Amino acid sequence: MDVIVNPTPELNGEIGALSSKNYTTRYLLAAALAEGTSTIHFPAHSEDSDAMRRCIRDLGAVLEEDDSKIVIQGFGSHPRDVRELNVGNAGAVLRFLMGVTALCPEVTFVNTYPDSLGKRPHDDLIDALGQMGVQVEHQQGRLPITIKGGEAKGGHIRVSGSVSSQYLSALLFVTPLLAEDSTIEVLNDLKSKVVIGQTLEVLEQAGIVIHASEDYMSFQVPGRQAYKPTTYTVQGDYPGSAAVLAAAAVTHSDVKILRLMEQSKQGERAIVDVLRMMEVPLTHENDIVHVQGNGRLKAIEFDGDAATDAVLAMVAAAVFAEGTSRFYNVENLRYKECDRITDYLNELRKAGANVEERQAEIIVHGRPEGVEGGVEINAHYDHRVIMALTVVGLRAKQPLRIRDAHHVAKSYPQYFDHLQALGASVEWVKE
Ligand SMILES: O=C(O)C1=C[C@@H](OP(=O)(O)O)[C@@H](O)[C@H](O)C1
Ligand SMILES: C=C(OP(=O)(O)O)C(=O)O
Repeated sequence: MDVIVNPTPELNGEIGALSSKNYTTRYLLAAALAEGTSTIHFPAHSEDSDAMRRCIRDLGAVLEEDDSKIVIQGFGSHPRDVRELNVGNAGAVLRFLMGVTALCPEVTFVNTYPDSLGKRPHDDLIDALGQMGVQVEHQQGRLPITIKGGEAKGGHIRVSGSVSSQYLSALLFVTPLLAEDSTIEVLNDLKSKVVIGQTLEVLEQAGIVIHASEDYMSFQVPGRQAYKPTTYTVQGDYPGSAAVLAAAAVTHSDVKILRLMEQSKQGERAIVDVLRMMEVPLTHENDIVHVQGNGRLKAIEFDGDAATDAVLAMVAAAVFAEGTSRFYNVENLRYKECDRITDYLNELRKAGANVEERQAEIIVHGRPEGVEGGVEINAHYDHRVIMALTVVGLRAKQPLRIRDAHHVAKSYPQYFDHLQALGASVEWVKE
């Protein structure tokens, strides 16, 4: 399905933020790894969170869900002996479960998105699992991947963090369940470091003890631990909300998003500070972000690694700013659902934006006068490209047609409904 985004000068109204994808995947996993009954209030519903639901069920968890909560009977440290798992296009779900299936005799992760997740690298995690005595069959570090675990051992494990933090999160989830204590040493750099804070927060809520160095480059993990069944509440999602906030920032708007915690550990809450730095009128009080956009924005410089999943939305806002913006330290955007530097900038250029790329940087020469639009956009299977190009389309002179916009459902199925509720002129069309 495609979406036509028509120029929309004004947005007004209020919406409740979608529930956090990163917390939902983590809580589902922590509940599955507990023996006993856990409850998760307000879990996210999206392709990625559904992939985690499906896989933990396949691994032996029992799930019962109503409109506001999910109740999970976990399998503890004894997942069912399953042959195959399908994570869809969900990178974090795949990596976390590659760790957990070190407890299973033999599981194959199938390749259902050859042009997206199928192209993403997992070598650093495969290498770490090898150090734990887990045999891994793979296609040059890519899917399909077979994990032959069952005999996984703790000890001294080294993992590179220079491509993704998800490899380290995967090890942090599984090592507490091993018979041996572990020391995890992070090699090279650790990208998306803030996300590790979310993993540690969830593990602590599940009663797991981990001693982390202040810089998150080394961890002591006692073995023989048990996840405790407990009750979790999922907070609002900043990465998805960032796109709606960017849309409000580039239009004349009076938009409120509810349920966005000021004290959240989500790095993408930086969207609020970034829009403030761009001189967009807004307030953030009582978990409500209130944007009163006047269409005027100022260029900024920003270390994008602090807010990985909001960078595309920030760049979309910068397309209309006065001056040149620079988003640096963003090389790992190249290893996401698509190459979020080259592929994304190609689509922005088609729409009329003036952008440049470096290996680890996005540079935006702002066009406050607007961009031309009137073209077809390739979604590259990437929900964040779809959301960001929609922001650009709202302020383009001619409509944008975003092909295969249904991939927005990877994280935010109700994105276009939310925009419509705020008055955006967006419509679904069949190909
Ligand atoms: O751990 C997680 O849930 C995630 C970590 C980040 O990935 P990287 O660590 O690969 O940057 C982020 O981009 C992704 O959407 C979710
Ligand atoms: C990169 C993302 O997700 P994942 O790595 O889990 O596929 C994302 O949600 O933007």
